[in-house]
Amino acid sequence: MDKPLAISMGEPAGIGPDLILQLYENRAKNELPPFCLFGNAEFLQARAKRLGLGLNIASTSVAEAGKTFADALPVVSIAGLISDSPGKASALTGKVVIGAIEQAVAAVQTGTCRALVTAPIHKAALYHAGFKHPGHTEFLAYLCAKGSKERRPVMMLAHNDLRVIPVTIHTPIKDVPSQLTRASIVETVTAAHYDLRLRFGIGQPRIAVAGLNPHAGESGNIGSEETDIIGPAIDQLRYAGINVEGPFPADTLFYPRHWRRYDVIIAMYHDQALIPIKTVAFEEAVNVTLGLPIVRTSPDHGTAFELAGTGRGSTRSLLAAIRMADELTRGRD
Ligand SMILES: NC(=O)c1ccc[n+]([C@@H]2O[C@H](COP(=O)([O-])OP(=O)(O)OC[C@H]3O[C@@H](n4cnc5c(N)ncnc54)[C@H](O)[C@@H]3O)[C@@H](O)[C@H]2O)c1
Ligand SMILES: N[C@H](C(=O)O)[C@H](O)COP(=O)(O)O
Repeated sequence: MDKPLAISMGEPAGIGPDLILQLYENRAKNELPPFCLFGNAEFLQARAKRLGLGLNIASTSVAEAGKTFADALPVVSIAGLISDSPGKASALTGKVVIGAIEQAVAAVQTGTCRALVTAPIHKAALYHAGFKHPGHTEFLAYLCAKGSKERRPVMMLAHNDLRVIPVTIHTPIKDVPSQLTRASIVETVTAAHYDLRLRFGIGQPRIAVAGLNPHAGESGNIGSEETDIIGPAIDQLRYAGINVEGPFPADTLFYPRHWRRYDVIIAMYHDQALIPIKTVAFEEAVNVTLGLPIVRTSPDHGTAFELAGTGRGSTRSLLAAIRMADELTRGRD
């Protein structure tokens, strides 16, 4: 039997815990693979009650999670200050939120769980709690490095055949040009190419690269990043045998007849990549981290405080994230 997935509970004031509980309540209908939830059992019990869900929750060890799953939601419970207060984030819950991610990652690294699925975190609350990483993606690279040199993590959002990757991730716009280097583009595309082949089974990925400036710089007249950095990076990647084209003007790259020619679009910054995919597939797209030794997926949405505790949030993106983590690792342990 396949090992369970590891799910981190995410921000307790947000919708992540609700969606996990709701999906578990209908686990047979949703055809959920067994998973182990890393969070806080008492809090989850209170949130389940608030949502009117009659499910059983069992504090357990990771090793027992697979066996428990059919009858009770297996939770590796992390102690800490936490209450059922939808919409009210607090830095005090940071210890549980961060601990859940750390322990879930450890369970995947040691091979007790197959892959990691993360529920959304509220980044600002964690920064107040002393969290030093911009988001999960960068934190996972840190945890996977275990003291050695960190690999560049790659954030891909995917929905069916549309896949997008920003080279710079959680970077303020003013810092994007200085962080866009030939090396950052080459490393991102190389990691994406490797994982699309290895994990997604795409034999020879077709990769398109966007420019940074309007009209991809109009031959160097509206910005020089395309001629000085992006173009040379593409040449280097093509020389290495990777099927990559660009830089293309970003405004027309997401016209369906254009993007459909490619397996992945490499964008230069966060919103250039995420606006198109969240516009066409917000309820179903999945955030998947590439470039790391573990598989991690996540829904594409955030904590949606206004919906927390109401039961009105859509479970579709989280379900898609669980399914993707399952498909990418099934039969591989
Ligand atoms: N994977 C993650 O950890 C992750 C991802 C994105 C955002 N965030 C964090 O979430 C917080 C809030 O971010 P935001 O407001 O930009 O984005 P958001 O995704 O939380 O909300 C944006 C809009 O979409 C709606 N929405 C979100 N999820 C929904 C769902 N499942 N069903 C129905 N409607 C839904 C919200 O009500 C809101 O109107 C921020 O702190 C951000 O950093 C975390
Ligand atoms: N950048 C993501 C988004 O907007 O959907 C989100 O912040 C999640 O990032 P991490 O997975 O790195 O937390």
